[in-house]
Amino acid sequence: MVRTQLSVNLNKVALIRNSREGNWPDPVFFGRIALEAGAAGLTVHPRPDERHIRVSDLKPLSDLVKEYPGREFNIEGNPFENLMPLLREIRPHQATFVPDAVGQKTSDHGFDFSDPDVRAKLVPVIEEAKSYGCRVSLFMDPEPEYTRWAKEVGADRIELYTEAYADAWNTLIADAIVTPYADCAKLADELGLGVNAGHDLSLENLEPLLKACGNVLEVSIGHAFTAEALQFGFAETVRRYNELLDKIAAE
Ligand SMILES: CC(=O)[C@@H](O)[C@H](O)COP(=O)(O)O
Ligand SMILES: NCC(=O)COP(=O)(O)O
Repeated sequence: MVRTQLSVNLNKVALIRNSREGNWPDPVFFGRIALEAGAAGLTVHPRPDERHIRVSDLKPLSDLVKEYPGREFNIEGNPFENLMPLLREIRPHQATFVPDAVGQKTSDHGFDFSDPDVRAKLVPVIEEAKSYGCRVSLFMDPEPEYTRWAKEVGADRIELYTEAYADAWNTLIADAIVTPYADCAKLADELGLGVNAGHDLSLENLEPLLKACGNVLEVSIGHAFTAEALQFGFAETVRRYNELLDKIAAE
């Protein structure tokens, strides 16, 4: 069982910040709390409309992560919208490609790898991101065939899109839906692809998914993390995730 790493997504800290003038709560301040508490990295999704994370947040966050050797900065976005110039400027450890439309409420699907045009378009931007020193992860619905295509287009990792799993968890059928995620994770291992996971994961629903997959290298968690941090505090929430991740890895 791999010891999965926690990357704290700061989008929702920035969303609260943007509801007023000024820079409080400052994503850098809370990013530092997360890193000091033991988070393996920070994730942000600088959407084109800057509804939460702004382009101006990226360099300060990148500089913050560099103060913590071994921790990683992960920038998510649509490579066919605003992401590539940001990767060229910031050169994060990881770039996670997400096919979100500009005004989309949240990420709600992975790439349509069954479309040869999508696959052809991904190849050069993956190569470009790698030329900036970024590891490339592709946001993906839990379709095992898509894992093969992610490998084919040159990705380093897949990020399993876990909203359907989280929804199933809420209706206690998570055991039934975890199978495609485990199948994708197993195939990824066979193909030499790393496995990340994210979207709607939480302290409550994380364990069965990670145990079923066995090889998830990183979970990026923001929405639930922020709500949990309202209850437990930012540092304590990081501690609880790391305690859970240690427990899962030890079993
Ligand atoms: C790709 C994904 O599922 C999330 O990382 C994304 O960042 C969520 O975006 P919002 O925080 O804007 O809902
Ligand atoms: N890649 C998923 C992520 O960064 C955060 O997703 P969520 O926990 O805000 O749903």
